[in-house]
Amino acid sequence: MQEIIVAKDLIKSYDGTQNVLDGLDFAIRPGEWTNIMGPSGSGKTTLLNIVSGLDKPTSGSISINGVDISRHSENELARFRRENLGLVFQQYHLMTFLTALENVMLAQHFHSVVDETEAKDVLAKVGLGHRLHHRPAHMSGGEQQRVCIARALVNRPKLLLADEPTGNLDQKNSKIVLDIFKELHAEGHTIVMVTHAEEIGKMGDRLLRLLDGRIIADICNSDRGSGEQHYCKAVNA
Ligand SMILES: Nc1ncnc2c1ncn2[C@@H]1O[C@H](COP(=O)(O)OP(=O)(O)OP(=O)(O)O)[C@@H](O)[C@H]1O
Repeated sequence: MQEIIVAKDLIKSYDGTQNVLDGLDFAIRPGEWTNIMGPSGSGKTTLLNIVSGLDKPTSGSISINGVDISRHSENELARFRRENLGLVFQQYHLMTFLTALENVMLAQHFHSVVDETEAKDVLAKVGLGHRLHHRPAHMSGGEQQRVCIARALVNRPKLLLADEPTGNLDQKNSKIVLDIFKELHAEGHTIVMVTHAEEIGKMGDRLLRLLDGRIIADICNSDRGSGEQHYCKAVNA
């Protein structure tokens, strides 16, 4: 099976002297849920930004579905994101003057064609069938994040990338959001999630631990949900 993400000797330096990502090599298979953990400043968000084409590596390559996006132009990257990715961030980045339904339909508009029924269906899928016409200011943080997930899903992306999606949520809302990700994973979505929470790191299939821009551990969550873990492969930091 062809890997959906392949990173080869990925290096990122913002100032030309220090490598924030220091030669990362990894591959992710379709349908895999991979979590990325590491201390503050270890390069998690930088890595996610490069995988999503929001930023470019200084050297090395990052291929999605066999296409090296590291040399894409800004226009090509924008199209690549629209056609392939669903992005979920800690900050919701919703349009405050639009309703939940309109926010999701806006994503359809930028992607291809607007389909109100499909937008309603995806909001129902994240449990917001009764909040279609609410604006973000009249929704809880958990509800807003579920609108973001609906927005990320509506164009049926090949890959879901999430940066601390529960970072602003209380325990109850975190559970609701994580249950949605579990369901999406069970349906076959490929998920890459940055998290600070150890209990989230044990979810899904795999955990990559970063330190100073290097992968120091590549861990398989062998028995989903039980917390049992073993090393996928030895990694030299
Ligand atoms: N745009 C930028 N310009 C310069 N340096 C940056 C930029 N973005 C990130 N950095 C630096 O790169 C390093 C890695 O940052 P990054 O945000 O990827 O870490 P992180 O692991 O996601 O941290 P956190 O858990 O605090 O979000 C940090 O030292 C940060 O200061």
